[in-house]
Order: sequence, then C-alpha cells, then structure tokens
Amino acid sequence: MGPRHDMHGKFKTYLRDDGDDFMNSLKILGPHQNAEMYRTLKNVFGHNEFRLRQKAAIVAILEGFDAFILMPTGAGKSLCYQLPAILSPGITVVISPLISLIMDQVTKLESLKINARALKSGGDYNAILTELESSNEVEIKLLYVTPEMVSKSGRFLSCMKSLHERDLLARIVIDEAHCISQWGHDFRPDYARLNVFIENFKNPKVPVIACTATATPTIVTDVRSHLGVTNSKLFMSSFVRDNLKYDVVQKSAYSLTRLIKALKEKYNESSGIVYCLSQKDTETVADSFRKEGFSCKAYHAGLNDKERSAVQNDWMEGNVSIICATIAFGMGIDKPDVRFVVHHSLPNSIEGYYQETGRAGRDGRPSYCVLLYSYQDHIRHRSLKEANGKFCHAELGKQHKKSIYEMVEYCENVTKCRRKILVEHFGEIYDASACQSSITPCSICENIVELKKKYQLYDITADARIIINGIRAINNPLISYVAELYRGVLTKKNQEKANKANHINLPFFGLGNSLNEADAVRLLRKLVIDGYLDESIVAGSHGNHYGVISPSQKGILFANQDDTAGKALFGSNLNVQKVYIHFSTDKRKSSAGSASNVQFSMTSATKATETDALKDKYRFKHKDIFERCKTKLVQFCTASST
Ligand SMILES: Nc1ncnc2c1ncn2[C@@H]1O[C@H](COP(=O)(O)OP(=O)(O)OP(=O)(O)O)[C@@H](O)[C@H]1O
Repeated sequence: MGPRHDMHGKFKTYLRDDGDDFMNSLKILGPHQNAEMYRTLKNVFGHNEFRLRQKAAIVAILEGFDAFILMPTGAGKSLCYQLPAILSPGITVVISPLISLIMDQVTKLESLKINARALKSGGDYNAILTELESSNEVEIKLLYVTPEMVSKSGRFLSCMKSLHERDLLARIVIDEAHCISQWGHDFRPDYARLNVFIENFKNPKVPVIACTATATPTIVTDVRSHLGVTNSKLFMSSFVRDNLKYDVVQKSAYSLTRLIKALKEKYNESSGIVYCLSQKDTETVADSFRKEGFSCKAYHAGLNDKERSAVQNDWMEGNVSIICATIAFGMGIDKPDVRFVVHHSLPNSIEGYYQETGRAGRDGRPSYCVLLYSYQDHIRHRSLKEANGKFCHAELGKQHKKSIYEMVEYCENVTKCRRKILVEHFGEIYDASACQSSITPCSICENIVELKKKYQLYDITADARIIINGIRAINNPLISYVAELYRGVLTKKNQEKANKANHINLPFFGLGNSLNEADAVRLLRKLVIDGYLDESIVAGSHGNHYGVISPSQKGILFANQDDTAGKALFGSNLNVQKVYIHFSTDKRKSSAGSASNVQFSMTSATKATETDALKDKYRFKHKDIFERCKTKLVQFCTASST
C-alpha cells in the first residue's frame, strides 16, 4: 500500500510536533557528531536504527533545546535522553517516580557499560554526592533520583548547584512528566514542586526534557507551562498500538469465569496483568484465576515492600504467569511478552486505561486487552473520591468526573472503533478502516458488518426533552426506574410506586414502548454522559452507593429550547443541538406482547444518518470552524451561480 494522503495519523491538536525540523541530523549536527550519534546507537545500545521520532528528539536535545517527548509505552523514550547524556560533557539528572523503576533502569544501563547511578537514602548516597562535589572530571553520566529526594534533600540541591556552577549539569530529565499536572490521572504533589527545583538552574539555563506516554494536549500544555518550558520542542509519535486487540465485555455473574476459561484456552501459561479496583478484589480475582489452573498472585499496597517486590520478581521471571494488581502496579514495567491485560473494573480515565493496556504486547506480538464493564463501577469510583472530599478545588472534581464519564462512554459505545476512541483522545486522527483491516481489529471493527445491521442511528431529541422535563417531577429517581417509565413496562414493585406517585401520567410514560430494556437504559446513561442529566451519588443503608438522576442546567436549557421557528423555516433548526443514539434493530416483544421489528409507535424518534450526527457534532463542538466553512461554501455557490 502506498502512503496515505488524508489526515490519518496526523495530530489535530493545537500542539505542533517539531520532529520534521530535526530530521536532517547530518546538516544540523555536522558529519562528526552525526556519525558519533549513529555509532553510539549501534555500539553502546545495540540498535541498528532509530525508531520514529527518536532521532529528531535526540538531535534537538544535542542542540541544547528543551524537549517534550510524548510517545506511547514501549516506544523508546529512554534512549532519547540516554544517548545525548553519553555524548554530552557533564551529568544528566533523571527524575523518575519509583525506586524500583530507577533500579531497573540503572541495572540495564550498567549492563550496557554506561556509568549510571541511583541516588537513594542509605547506600552510597553520601559517596556519590561527595564525588560529584569534589571532582571536576565527573564520570557518572546519568544520575537517577526520585522527586521526593529532590524536594526533601538540601544536600542534593546544593550538590546540583555546585555542578551547575562548574558547568557540569548537562540536563534535567523528568520521566513520567504527566504526574506534574493536576488535570492528569496520576498527579503527584512532589512532581508539582519540581518547578521550584528547576528555577535554580536558569542562569545559565540547563535544558529540561519532559517524557511521558500519556498526556492529552491539555496536560502537555499544563506541564510545559508549570515547568516554564512553554517553547520546548515537542516530539510525538503515533498512539496506535496495532498489535493490541481492545475488547469490552459486560460484567455479569459468570463473565469473569467465562473470560478466565477463554484465556486459559488461548493463552495458557502466558503472562498477563489483571487490574482490580481494591485490594480485596485483587485477592478474590487471583483466587478465581488459580481455581482455573493459572499461577497467579495478588499485588497491592497491603503487602509490605519485600512481599510486593517478591511478587513482582516472580511475575517478571515467569514463575507466576498472572499478577492481579491495583493500578499502583506497572509503571516502568518493561516485560515484553505480556499477552493480555484484563480490567476487572472500570479504569478512571482514558489516559489511565491507555497506559495500563499499553503494558501488553511490547514485543509487538498480538495481545488482548479486555475490560469487564459494569455501569455500577463508575459509581464505586465516584463514591471513593467524592465521599472523601478529596478534591482541593471544584474544577478538579469536575475534571475527575469528566474523565470517568469519558471511560463510561467508551464502554457504552456499540458502533465506534475502540482504537479510534483511544487514539483520538490524544489528538491523533485515526481512520477506523485501518483497524478493520488490521490483524488485531478491536471487538467493534471485528464485527462491524453485523453491528451495522444490528444498530440503527436515531435522532431522539424530542423524546429526550420530554424525559428531561418529566424527571423534574420525580424525586431522585434511579436510571432503571426512569427507563421502566419510558418503556411503560414496570416491575411489580415499581408499578405500585408509579401508580401511587402518579408517574404513569408523566408525558414520557410509555413513549419508548418499542425499545428493549438495554436500549432504554443506554439512552438515559447517554443523557448523563452528555451532561443533560446530573447523576448524584447517594449512600445506601448497607454501605453501598447508587446514583440518582436529575436534569442539569444544560438539560433544562436544552429541554426548553424553542425550535419551532427554525423548523418552520428550514425543516430543522440549526442552532438546536440534537441527541442521537444507536438503538438495536432486533426483533423484540413489543409492549402489546407480539414480536415485531422495532417500530416507534409513540416516540417521535426519527432515523438519522452518521453524517447527520457528525455534522451536528462539529456544528456545536467547533462552531467557529463550522460557521467559517458555511460562509465560504455559500460564497462559493453564489459566485459560481452568477
Ligand atoms: N531504536 C530502537 N531499536 C530497537 N529497540 C529499541 C530502540 N529504542 C528503544 N528500544 C527498546 O524498546 C524497549 C522500550 O524502550 P523504553 O523502555 O525506553 O520505552 P519507553 O518509551 O520509556 O516506555 P515506558 O513508557 O513504558 O517507560 C526497550 O527494551 C528498548 O531497549
């Protein structure tokens, strides 16, 4: 296949990738340094060629620029700062989040005969700092340190200042730089203090290199501005992980057992990671895997350091094939042959999910990423965070909620390529046909022909309005109760309640009588995800939590918009946002009891095309661009007709 000429693979964000400016290494570095760069790649690191964007990043770093390296897990970010560290005079300080991660890196570098050290309390801490302070011939090329050490150790800071004064501090690298941003999924307070540390090295300026595998454009901007490197050169490589198959399975009483049996059949002794929400879950899920004959251990914060590293080592060395862990596990894990990553519970953001699934298939071989989904899991997440009032300001709380609902939307989706959703979250444009024709299509693309037959898109705006207005008359209802009212099909208990409260006379009662339960529930969840309904978390009497819905400000405005004038003029009003949803076209029991094709006897839902929905989405999401295009088109049409 020849090169593509469309937008596939490009980044649609306001961020600019600077890679192309630094690809001509011979011209920029000159023949001597260019040859030295390639020699080091081969002779020291043992690689024959650079991976995409590695060379450009290295050239920019060698040229003394600040750099931001945004590449997916396993893409080879470390080389981007390690190779320049070897070729530059002085020492490169690398701030990395975990001692275990640091030790892995140092061991690897030592095996390549590179002089790298880890600065940790005890051990040779004093000896290393004394050596750096006293000698003008610094032999250590890379010094790894945790952010806690940076913010707490006065001795470390004075040593760094001394190196700086003697022109021996080559660069400061911040690994996992997304931890700086409060908007990210992995914010760490010690990371947020790194800007104070960096302030010390502004005159002359020491270049700063930020590396991460998971940052949305907002987070990149936030990290750059926090570190004072807004003009750092940006190097992004594709977020597409071709060899990973993404799947979502509805969680039910038997889904875990079924999944374990399927994994056993397909992967048997292969390595896998199972992410769980709580320590207790890691233990019970590990038990379930063991019952099916897998060797499996739990990993969580309840184990002491020694126990945790023993579990990790057993898994790394293949003595144990599966590790059931909380999300605390995995940062910096470089195990190439992880064949599957299971999420036993909903991750709390797309970034987190992308990073965790990214630990599968680092060797490039096909690997499986499956998420056991239950809508209720997002209530667990929200109740854990919100009940403790963990957010220092309201905006962060909102961001957390938004991230969870993005994840819920990913799982509720029934027709859109999963890989496309993940990749486009990071601003990269992706054509789903690439997933459909790949050897590991996602579970949507794999079944796209059947799904296109199974689901039809509807414009459900009119019903949505009636529902939203109707809910105002109900005190804190559950989604399931409103869905029953909408279908006009009530359980015995709810029938009594609805009769008593006169909910059977609400205008939306029975409007959705031709829908099945799943579609009606999905519609209400969509109204929550899209922000027309608010869902509040309420504590039940047995320590459980559940969500109750009410119209949001946005919902009330939407429900009461008057579009009659627009309709009379144009057939539809361009300024009124619409609600679209896919309903299944399966034959089902109608409320009258006979099987029938989906027929909207009462609702005013109308069939829509994907183009309608897309046009509408962009009309509201990028209003300015849409208006400009419309004006240009009208001008063009007017000009060509005169
Ligand atoms: N140019 C290259 N050619 C071949 N292998 C490479 C190249 N660059 C890096 N690698 C290998 O790729 C693997 C992943 O590299 P690295 O650990 O730097 O990834 P990373 O982007 O830092 O991932 P993470 O986000 O998980 O930390 C390593 O085993 C490394 O040796």
